[in-house]
Amino acid sequence: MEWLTAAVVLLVVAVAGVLRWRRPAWYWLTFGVVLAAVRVLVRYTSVMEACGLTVPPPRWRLALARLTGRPVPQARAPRLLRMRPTRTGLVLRLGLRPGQDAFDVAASCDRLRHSFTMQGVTSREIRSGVVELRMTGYDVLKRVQMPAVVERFPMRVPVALREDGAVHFRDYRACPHALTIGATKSGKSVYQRNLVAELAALPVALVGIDCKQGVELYPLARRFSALADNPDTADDLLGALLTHMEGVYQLIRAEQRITADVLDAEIAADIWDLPDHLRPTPVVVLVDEVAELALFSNKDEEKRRDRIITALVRLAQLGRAAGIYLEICGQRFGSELGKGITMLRAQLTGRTAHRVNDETSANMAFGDIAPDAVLAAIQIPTDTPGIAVAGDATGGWHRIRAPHTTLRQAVNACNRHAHLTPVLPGLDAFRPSVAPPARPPVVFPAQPVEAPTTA
Ligand SMILES: Nc1ncnc2c1ncn2[C@@H]1O[C@H](COP(=O)(O)OP(=O)(O)OP(=O)(O)O)[C@@H](O)[C@H]1O
Repeated sequence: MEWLTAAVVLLVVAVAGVLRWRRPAWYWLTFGVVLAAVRVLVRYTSVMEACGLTVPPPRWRLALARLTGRPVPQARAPRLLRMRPTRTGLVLRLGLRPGQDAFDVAASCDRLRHSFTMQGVTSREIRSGVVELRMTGYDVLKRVQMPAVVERFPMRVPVALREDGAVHFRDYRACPHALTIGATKSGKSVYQRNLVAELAALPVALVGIDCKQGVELYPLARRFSALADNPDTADDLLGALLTHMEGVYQLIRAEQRITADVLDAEIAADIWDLPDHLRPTPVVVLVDEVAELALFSNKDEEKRRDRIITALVRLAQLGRAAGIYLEICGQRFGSELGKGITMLRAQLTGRTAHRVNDETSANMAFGDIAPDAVLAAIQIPTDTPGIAVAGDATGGWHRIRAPHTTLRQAVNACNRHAHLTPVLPGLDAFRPSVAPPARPPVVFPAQPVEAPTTA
């Protein structure tokens, strides 16, 4: 009886897939991958020809065919070097024929997508003459499911899924500072929450500046070594971080001790070159709503603003070697925020733009590094919060979406790893108190007060 039930379920799933009613992840993992692999193998040559990805046969083969009176050889498609099924689709390695280039394949991705009836196809050059095609069988960004096992390295955390099914990492050693922008309700806080939840398990110090009175970061306070919830505290905190940075530089300097017999590779240039027992804890500084730090309404606030922006610029310029990494988040981050902002932006190599309301905002993230990503950022629909375009200084970019981590899940992750929270000597004064704050006085009565009855 169980066999009959199982057979009926499998039949329904197979029919549903073939008729394309719905293609969720489980369908893909059961049948889709086999069907797609067969489809790609069967149609490969004809699709490549239809998409203009073939080259004429070499002259010696034409001459040989003429001499022996055999039929003229066909045009040749790129060699299919390897096909690998993945959790979300297929990965193909193509060996290019003489005369083809990676741009030809990239330009044909949309045609290949339709021809192989896949959800998405992207290409990238692996090395000279070899191109990788990543195909996804269903919309992986619709409901993000991160792989259960992700390769982890120090200071590299998985934060989102890319539209080609690969994991998007935030790698602090490769890209020390980053900027995340997006309109209100576009998914910035959820992205940042994911980042904190992932960083919580690493031996790093988290420092937060959240000028929304701390509503985003204070619930995660147990894993933070220092927190500021207003511009005045942020000013002092950044000053303390600069002092910490100078201390780390002194330590690196003291450890260099260059003599003629020290090999080049052994001379410490940043904290990662120091021996484990001496290496200071790396610090990730998360700034939420950065514009709040840059706005002012009187002379005193203007002086404070200048101090804050100067400190951020100095941390962005010098922090990497001292193991201080910036993660700046805001709705807009352009020259209208005043002196020093574009200088700071230039130091933020990693760029992520969630949905933005205008082209100018997208330009703030990508105008100077990947102009075609600007168009992708303004095309993000309003009904899919969390979808973002992530790029870096190499000009490459991807559409990504972070998993929907709730505040409760992030709080649990931070509480679970609270014992890893390091104490940074100079920043002890900013360590958040984990006792709940006193309830503020109620300003507006929740219930309308009834008017006194008069005689
Ligand atoms: N990756 C995601 N997947 C699914 N839903 C998401 C995702 N990111 C955000 N959302 C939804 O969008 C809502 C708004 O997200 P979020 O609070 O992160 O926006 P925000 O850009 O920080 O807004 P604001 O600037 O107003 O604080 C969330 O409550 C959540 O329901």
